[in-house]
This record gives sequence, structure tokens and C-alpha cells, in this order.
Amino acid sequence: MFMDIIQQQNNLMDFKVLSRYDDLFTDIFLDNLFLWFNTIKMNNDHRRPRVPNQKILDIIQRNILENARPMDAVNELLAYMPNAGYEVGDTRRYCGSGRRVEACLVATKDWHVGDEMRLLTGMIACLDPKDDAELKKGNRDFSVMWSTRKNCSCLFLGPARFANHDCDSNCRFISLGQNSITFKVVKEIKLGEEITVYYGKHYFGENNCECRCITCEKQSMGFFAPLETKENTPIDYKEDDLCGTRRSTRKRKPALHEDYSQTPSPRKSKRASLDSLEDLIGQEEKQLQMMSDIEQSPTPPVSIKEEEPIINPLPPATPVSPTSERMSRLKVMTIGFLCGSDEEEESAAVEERRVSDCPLLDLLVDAVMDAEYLNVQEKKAAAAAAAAKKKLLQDQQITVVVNPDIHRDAASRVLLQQQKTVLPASPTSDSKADSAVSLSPRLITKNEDRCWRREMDDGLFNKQQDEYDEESRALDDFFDDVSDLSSVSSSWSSEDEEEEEVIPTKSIVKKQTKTVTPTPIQDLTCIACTRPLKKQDISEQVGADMSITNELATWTWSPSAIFTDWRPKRCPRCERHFTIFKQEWPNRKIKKKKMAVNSKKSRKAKKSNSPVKKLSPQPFPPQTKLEEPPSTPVYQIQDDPEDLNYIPPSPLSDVVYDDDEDHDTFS
Ligand SMILES: C[S@@+](CC[C@H](N)C(=O)[O-])C[C@H]1O[C@@H](n2cnc3c(N)ncnc32)[C@H](O)[C@@H]1O
Repeated sequence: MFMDIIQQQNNLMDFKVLSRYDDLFTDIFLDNLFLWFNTIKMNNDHRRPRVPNQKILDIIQRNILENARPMDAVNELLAYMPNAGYEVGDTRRYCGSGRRVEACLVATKDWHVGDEMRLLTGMIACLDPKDDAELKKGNRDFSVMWSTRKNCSCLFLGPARFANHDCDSNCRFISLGQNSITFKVVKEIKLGEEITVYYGKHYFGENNCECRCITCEKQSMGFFAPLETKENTPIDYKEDDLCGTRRSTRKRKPALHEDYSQTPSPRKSKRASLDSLEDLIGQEEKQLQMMSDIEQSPTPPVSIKEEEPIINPLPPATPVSPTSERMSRLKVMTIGFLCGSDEEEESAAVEERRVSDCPLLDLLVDAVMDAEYLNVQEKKAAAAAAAAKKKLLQDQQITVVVNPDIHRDAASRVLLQQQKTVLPASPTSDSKADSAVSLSPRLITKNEDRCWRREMDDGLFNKQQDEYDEESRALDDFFDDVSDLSSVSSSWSSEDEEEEEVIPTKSIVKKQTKTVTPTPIQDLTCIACTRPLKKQDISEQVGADMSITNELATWTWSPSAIFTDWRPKRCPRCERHFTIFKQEWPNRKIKKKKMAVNSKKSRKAKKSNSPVKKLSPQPFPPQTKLEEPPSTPVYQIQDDPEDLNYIPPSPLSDVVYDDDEDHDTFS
């Protein structure tokens, strides 16, 4: 299913959203409440939420199931993220005559120009036309946009979707990839102020004539423009099926199923007729002088406006947004920009640079590519280099085996990479030891292969490499920040157990990126009994199909997975023991002792020396001695707590094994 989703990512759904939600909810509802083990997560950077699971359940139950108020649930959950710097608030500004309360974003701290709101992110997912029609029918399409690039309607998801539009907004969109955005502050924001963005010039009808933002109100524009001005603005009122409360239907192309099944949209929606970004900026710059006059003039009170309509200095049909000078200089990323008009796409194609539409997948692929590249290099080196070099290589401990069934194009891409790509030192490689990003050299290539080349799809990324690197570093920081917010690793760790994973040092990470040498899976040992972990053990623990598990196990040993949570700690037997008794099997060393064969005397002696009798005080009920079949080797369990071989008493202590093969099976 995972791979299916990945393959479909360019079609209708964005796998990142799905996989992240899936990880989160399986963590909360399955791992924590139902299963005795932690399921494997699709995202390497998944961390168990800081919010106690019970609390989450309570919030969901109370707000969503009982009170049917999902926004309250969002608010409450955000309360657990005080670092976010924003919260979801409510406003009646945008819905008109108090008809409906809408959500808005409110700053919970002061923000300064240039700040990035890294926890305020949004995703764009393509929408099936039928779903789109459903949303529209149910008046739930307020977060739907038409993408000319994708030629379909898109759903704008995530907390960022609660940002309302202002013609002089205090934030702008910046991209985190093709389908992901966050915000950059372009005007000082004080605690308690609304966080706004600029959707586009015609989002709320022609020239945003329906815009209700505070700037429009102050400037008597948009919805607040004098009636005469509004009448001169061509608006398609027949679509205004909700008396002006539903603006989104005006500006985005209604996506009918028939349209969708035909070849590229013959019609140009209003959204598609957006000026290009450059035009937008240019126009705004031209208008800047005019608008500065407007801004300087005092805002007329509403009462005066009604009695004596202000004559707008601008042509009535084109009430211009009073976007600030700073904003106009910046490359503003509007929603139109995000979704992409043709012009934007052309300008974006100027420079090809790798910008992933799927950073997580990229990280994973990068890791494999890097490792595979290194593997190939190693083979070459092994053929050519001296024995000393070989020995050095063998000291490195990384291997990645790519399953050809799953990563069919990996080999060809590796070849491409070798032919065309120089691997510059990743800017993050030595600074982010706890991030898989650090193992992903930045690849810039002119290759046409879609798998390899990540197209530039918006002008935002028409930057110099320095800027790009800076963005990338910021993204790394973001991942780090997110990690900082998480206290508990999601897999194979329990809240009451100590952190046992050894985090590789920076130097080790750097070293590991150089060369590879196969590492046997058997290198993983159970932390309790120190036996090597077998693939079968892992299978049993994850309850997965063996072939899948092998694949996962392979990934787990990949360089990127050095930092993943998924790593079995105990063999199944010890895991079970731990789950039941929350107790390790410290220094478990099992000694074999041949019992006297068929000797009544020896059996008696053994009974009298039974360790069970000596195990006191005992936290568990006295244990019953099992009958040992004659001439069967048994394990002598030490009963002296000081002894290194001492095994704490538990029902599992009764287990008698016939031979070595059974050691790792459950009793
Ligand atoms: C992406 S949502 C923003 C969050 C929205 N307020 C909510 O409650 O979900 C876009 C919708 O917000 C409203 N909106 C945002 N900014 C607006 C503005 N300046 N004027 C009028 N409506 C606005 C419109 O209803 C629009 O369809």
C-alpha cells in the first residue's frame, strides 16, 4: 500500500499527508492502545507526539465525537505546542453579517520580518473531480483551489489553510516543495494579531472586489468599496449561490468530471487568467506610488462613506490592492503562484534545480542512491585499489541492498548519477548528525529523467545556490525543531525504559558517507539476552510478511535509517517478557548442564536443588516445576542475584528448552 501511494503521488493524492497522518494515528490508536509492539512508521522523522495519548483521545472524543466541534479539538491540541507561535482563533470578519464564524490564525508571540513560521505548514493535495463536486455541493469548498499546473482542483490542507487573505498581508507563502508551503513574515506581527497572507489578485472576484480584509475596509476597497465602484466590476453573480458568503466558487474553475476526463482544460478559469508573478509584482510596483498616496490619506469613517461616497482615485474597475513596498519587492507567493499558471511555469523552468515534491521520499531515495552509489564505488575501488584501501573500506559499516522489485529504476539512476553528477559536500552533512538529510548530497543535474530531475515549478526557487542551500538548511532546522518538540521516540521504546540507542556522532556520520561494506544483519543483538536478532524475530515482532520484513530490515540498515526509530531491541522472547513484566533479562547467559541420565537419584537431587524454591522473595507466584524428560539438557538458572547469570524470576523462567533452536521462541 505504501508503494502504491507513492506511485500515485502525482495523480490524486499526496502520500506525505496520508502517510504522516497514518503514522500519527497508528501510533496513537494502534501502538499505544491496542498492540503490544510499535508498528513500523512510513516516515523516518515520525516521533511520538508529545501530547499524552490519553489526552489526545480525550480531546478527540470530547470535541469531535460528543460536541462535534473539530476546531475546538485543533485549538486544544495546539495548546500543546506553545512553540508554534500561533493558534487558531475565530473571526466574523470574512463571513458577512455575522452569518458564520470562520477560523483565523492568531499570533501567540511577536513575529519579526524574515521569520519563518515553520510549524505553520500547509499541503496541497489533488482532488478527485467527484470529490470536488461533492465539496462544492456541500459548501465545503472554501479550501479548494484550481491548479492550472496540475489541471485539477486541489485541496489546501494543514494548519496553514486557516490563514485568511489580506491585501496588505503580514505574511507570504514560501514553498517547502511542490506541494508543501509555510509562511514567511513580511510585516511585524504583534502577539494577538491575525496572521494573514495574500491569496492572489483575483481570488475574491475580479480585482478582489469581494475581499473583506481589514486593509480593504480601511481603504474602502473590495467588499467595502462604494457601491458605484462595485457595480462597475464585472462579477459573475449567478455562481454566488450563498449570497456572497462563498467566494471560492467565483474564482476557481468548476471542475466537472467531464472536463476532467477530457484533454487539458480548454477553458481558462479566472484563476488561470491570473497575471504571472512578474506581472503582478511589476504592476504592483507601478501602482505603488499611487497607493502610497492612498495610504497616507486618512481613512474615511464608514458613516461618511455611506453618505458621501469617496471617489476612488483609481479607475473604478480596478481597485488596486495596497500591497506594501516591501511585499511588492519580494517575490510574493500567492496561492495562484503556488498552484501555478502557465506563465509561472515557464518562468520557473528557467533554471532546473532539484526541488522535491516529496521531501521524505527524496530523503529515502537519496539515502539509497547515495549508499548504492557508494556501494558501486566500493566495488570499483575493490577491483582497482590496493589491499590497504580495501581494508579501509571494510572498516566502514554501512550497507544498503535495494530490492529490485520495488526500486526498479534505482540502478539506472545510480548510473545516471555516476555519469552526470558531481556530489558536492552536502551543506548539512556535517552539521546535522541526527537528520537523514545529512546523508543526502545535493544533486543538481540537467538530466531529463523525471525520477532524477526535480523540476523547478515556481519562481521562488529561481535562486542562487546559496539561497537554495540556505532554504535547505532552514528546512533541516525545521526537522530538528520538530524533533526537539518530541520527547519520545516512536518505536521500540517504552516510556519507562531508558534511552538506549546510541546516536552516532557527527564524525561517524561523516565517515559513514564515504564508503560501504556489507554488515550482517546478525550484528543486531537483543539488548536483554544479547543473542543475535534474526530476521524471523523481526518478522514476529512486526507481524509482517517475511518478504516485506526483509525489505524493511534492509532499509533499517540503510544509512538514512541510522537515525530511524525502527530498530528491534529485544528478541521476541525478551520483548514479551519486557511487555509483561516491564523487566529486562539482565546479562542473561544460559548455561547448559547435562542432567544425569535416567537416574532417579539425580532427579531427586535436581528437585531438591530446584532454583524455583530458592527464589525468594518473589514478586510473582511460586512457580511450578516442569517435568523434565530424561536425558534432556536443561538450563541451569542461577538464583544468586549477585551472579551475573542471575535471571529474575518470572513464569518464563520455567521454560525448558530442548535445544538451541528454540531459544528465541515464546513459551
Ligand atoms: C483557506 S480558507 C481560510 C480559513 C477560513 N476562514 C476558515 O474558516 O476555514 C479561505 C476562506 O476564508 C474566507 N476568507 C479568507 N480571507 C478572506 C477575505 N479577505 N475576504 C473574504 N473572505 C475571506 C473565505 O471564505 C475563503 O473561502
